[in-house]
Amino acid sequence: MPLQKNFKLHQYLYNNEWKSSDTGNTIEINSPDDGSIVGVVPAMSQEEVDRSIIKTANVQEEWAATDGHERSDLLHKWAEELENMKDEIGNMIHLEVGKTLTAAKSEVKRTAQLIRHTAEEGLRTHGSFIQGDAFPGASKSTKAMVQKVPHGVVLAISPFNYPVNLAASKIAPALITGNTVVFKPATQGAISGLLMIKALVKAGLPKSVVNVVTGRGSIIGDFLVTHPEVDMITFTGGTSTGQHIAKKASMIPVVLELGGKDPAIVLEDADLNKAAKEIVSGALSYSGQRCTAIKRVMVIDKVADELVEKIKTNIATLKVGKSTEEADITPLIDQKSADYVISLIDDAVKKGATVVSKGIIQDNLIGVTLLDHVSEDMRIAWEEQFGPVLPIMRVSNELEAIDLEKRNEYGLQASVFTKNLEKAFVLADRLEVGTVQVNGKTSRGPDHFPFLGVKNSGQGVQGIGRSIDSMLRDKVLVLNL
Ligand SMILES: NC(=O)C1=CN([C@@H]2O[C@H](COP(=O)(O)OP(=O)(O)OC[C@H]3O[C@@H](n4cnc5c(N)ncnc54)[C@H](OP(=O)(O)O)[C@@H]3O)[C@@H](O)[C@H]2O)C=CC1
Ligand SMILES: O=C(O)[C@H](O)COP(=O)(O)O
Repeated sequence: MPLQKNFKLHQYLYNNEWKSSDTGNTIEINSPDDGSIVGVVPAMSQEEVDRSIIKTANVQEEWAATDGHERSDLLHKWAEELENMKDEIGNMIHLEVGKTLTAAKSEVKRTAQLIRHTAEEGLRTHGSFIQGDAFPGASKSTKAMVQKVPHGVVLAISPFNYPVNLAASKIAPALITGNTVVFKPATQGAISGLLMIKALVKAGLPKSVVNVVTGRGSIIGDFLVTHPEVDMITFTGGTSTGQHIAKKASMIPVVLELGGKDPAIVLEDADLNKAAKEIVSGALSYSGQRCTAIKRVMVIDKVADELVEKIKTNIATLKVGKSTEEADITPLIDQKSADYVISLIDDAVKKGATVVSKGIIQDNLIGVTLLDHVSEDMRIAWEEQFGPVLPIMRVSNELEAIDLEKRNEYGLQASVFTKNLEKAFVLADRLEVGTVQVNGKTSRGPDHFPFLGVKNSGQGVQGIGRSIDSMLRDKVLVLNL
């Protein structure tokens, strides 16, 4: 394979030193665009991972003892350094996970904004004060000071699709609240994650307040999530991985953001032009590799033909190609993901779905496939595609849509398109999801909104304020006068 110009052996961070694994084992990261080697990261041994976690635990008390405004200052400096490294990090995200350079740089910018907001929001975290006399038998002379204290060592595990943003959205809230962090980036995305941490070291990170462990999750994952020095886990990734972690981790808080099958429900009175535009952008940004992508459309029969036509027209404007060509639809993260998407399309077609648009298939580059008349017996009606295929399910009324949504295993977000706000609210009340978007695409941002999934889409809540809350526990000091 041809090497990229910046091909390099990257190192993991231990106690502010960049190190290779003593075993010499490495993992090659290949570009989704053309398979070329982007770089190589260490495959750390269990002993090395253990040493990193213990070191992170050893400095936690000292870090928690620093003043909040100092921790906030560090985050502000981190945001600044990230912006200084925007081109380098953006270029690495682009090479490593196949995002266009524009999208990759905007991820870095969004991350700097998220860190700054976290640095400020974290300063406004307060405990509370409770008087005893509200409970019979106690009196005003019993007073509780409820403090907010960090859990200790937070294990942050991030996925490939936002290798910088989804990592920082865990690390920044952990740091501002006085936790120390063991960061395990997704292997595909690890180099971008390491560069992001390089910016944090430049910003003045004290030794071991963050240590980075690299290696395949399937090899070092169980050791990490069951390590006795890990006090809290925050994870974003696939549902099966998240469920596995939840079963393994014991007696510690675990926040999970997992997969989704977000529906866009389009009612008869919807503005169909707007709905079609939002659906196409919501379903197909980054080629559908987003947990919050619209993954199925449920449309009232009466307006289905018109909506499908409009969606088709919007899809036709999308450029399919390499991420280096700033295309809208770019190669999927790997061949396995592409094969999975193709298997869903083949299954639906075999069972009678109508192919409205079909794109090229060239290795892991898949053009957009728009499937109409998708029925419940097809896998694409239920399984998360994480790729550029959009199934349309026609329903006779909104109750049918609610029923379809309720019977699926996921519950991240849903969009409802209608001009009747009262109806939108009634529907929103009944949908079993974390967030309902009215007349807009499903989306995580703005980053200070609570972000959560119910059912198999997650546990706990993220979004800047809620993430900060998740990194803290109560500690009660009772004064008996
Ligand atoms: N709800 C949300 O906010 C989001 C959900 N997702 C979901 O994530 C999936 C795609 O992301 P992807 O990165 O492929 O997800 P994976 O679940 O494959 O991986 C996520 C992270 O978990 C690690 N990991 C893998 N196995 C284990 C294990 N046994 N123990 C601990 N860690 C492990 C991975 O490491 P390694 O890379 O080394 O395997 C990676 O860092 C989709 O299903 C998508 O819906 C994605 C983004 C956001
Ligand atoms: O992991 C994901 O896919 C993201 O959390 C989605 O973020 P976005 O809605 O801002 O693209």
